[in-house]
Amino acid sequence: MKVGFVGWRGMVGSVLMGRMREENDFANIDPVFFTTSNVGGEAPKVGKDVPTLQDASDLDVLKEMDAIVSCQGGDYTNQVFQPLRDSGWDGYWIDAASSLRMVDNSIIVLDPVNKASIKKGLEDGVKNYIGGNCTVSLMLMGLGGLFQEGLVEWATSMTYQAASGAGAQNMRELISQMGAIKENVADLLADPRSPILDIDSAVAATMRSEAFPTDNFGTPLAGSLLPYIDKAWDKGQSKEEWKGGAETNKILASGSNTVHIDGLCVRIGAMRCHSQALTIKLKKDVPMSDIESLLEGANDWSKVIPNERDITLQELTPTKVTGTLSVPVGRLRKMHMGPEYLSAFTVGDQLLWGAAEPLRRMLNILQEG
Ligand SMILES: NC(=O)C1=CN([C@@H]2O[C@H](COP(=O)(O)OP(=O)(O)OC[C@H]3O[C@@H](n4cnc5c(N)ncnc54)[C@H](OP(=O)(O)O)[C@@H]3O)[C@@H](O)[C@H]2O)C=CC1
Ligand SMILES: N[C@@H](CC(=O)OP(=O)(O)O)C(=O)O
Repeated sequence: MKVGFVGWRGMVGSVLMGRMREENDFANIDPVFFTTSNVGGEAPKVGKDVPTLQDASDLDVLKEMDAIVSCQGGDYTNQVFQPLRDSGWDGYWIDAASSLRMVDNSIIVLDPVNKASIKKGLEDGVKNYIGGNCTVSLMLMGLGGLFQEGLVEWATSMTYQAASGAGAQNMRELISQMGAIKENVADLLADPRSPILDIDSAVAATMRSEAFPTDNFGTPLAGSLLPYIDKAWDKGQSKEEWKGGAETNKILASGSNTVHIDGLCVRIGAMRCHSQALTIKLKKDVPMSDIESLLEGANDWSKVIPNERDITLQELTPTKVTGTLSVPVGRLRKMHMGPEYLSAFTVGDQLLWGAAEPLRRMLNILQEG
């Protein structure tokens, strides 16, 4: 299978390449690498001979691919996808960008949750397979067991989203902000007798100053948080919040049995792990031991963390999870509102299960035939 890769050197693309190398995925395909900036340049090393970098806007070369994997972003998808289809290309389009997620002839891929839909799509001739929003995919990886059993009446998701979701430059800016804060109080911090309120007011002054690095976020994130992600949507929701309900129901193929999901999406100063606190209204009182078995058994990556302080602080944090495929879920308890109300907290790496891994696995599913 001839597979074209666009966006392979970006942040999501690099994580995808890393995972494909780890799993020896390049052995089974003939990869061709595309670029929007360096035509004719050297392709990445993948353990076999590959052509030099091809022009990502050249439809004639793209048309030769059996499948194209794009991590280049929505602007690229909007520019190239339709002309390529209009030219008669009938290959598989696998994409990290959101542009095609909600169109009728696409499937949002998260195979530990919806492999049956993916397989049916392949049988039915669906050609567009799109990775889901990171927060949605991570929620379904952690709590899929309850959703797949049809036990959820509604859920709210309050998110704590990492800087990486806003892009590579934003990750760098977060660290620069942290550094600027420390630098400006270094002397006070070094003196154990300096009053904490002096340090505090110096930090606030630094964060509010013109010189504080905010070109990418537009406002301080380090030492603060941003309670709005993506653009404004309808009825006071942000677009990120809207995706929670829309994409989850598409992945679950809920049809008329819509599961109502809503919440509030917040950016925090984590690097690449998104966390979310959920309130779940179950359709009935399910014993906690059954809930734990369903969650743990739903896929190989979800992991129930006992609702105890020490293990929670060890295992249920972005620091622990970053760079891994594990999706721990903990703080599980029945809430005071009644036995159908479940509280949960889950953490996942938004560049792995949140972006690259579902695409990598989709490529492998294509080869299963
Ligand atoms: N960031 C995220 O968390 C998620 C992102 N996505 C989707 O994936 C898309 C890509 O996101 P992301 O990977 O963050 O985008 P990046 O900005 O990291 O990369 C996109 C492209 O920018 C070009 N580029 C320019 N300068 C550089 C540089 N210094 N280093 C690397 N690449 C550079 C590359 O194209 P070229 O080689 O052609 O020059 C690259 O493929 C997003 O637009 C979004 O649609 C989906 C889920 C999560
Ligand atoms: N919006 C996500 C990242 C992302 O790229 O989402 P989407 O793929 O749905 O556009 C975040 O900021 O954390």
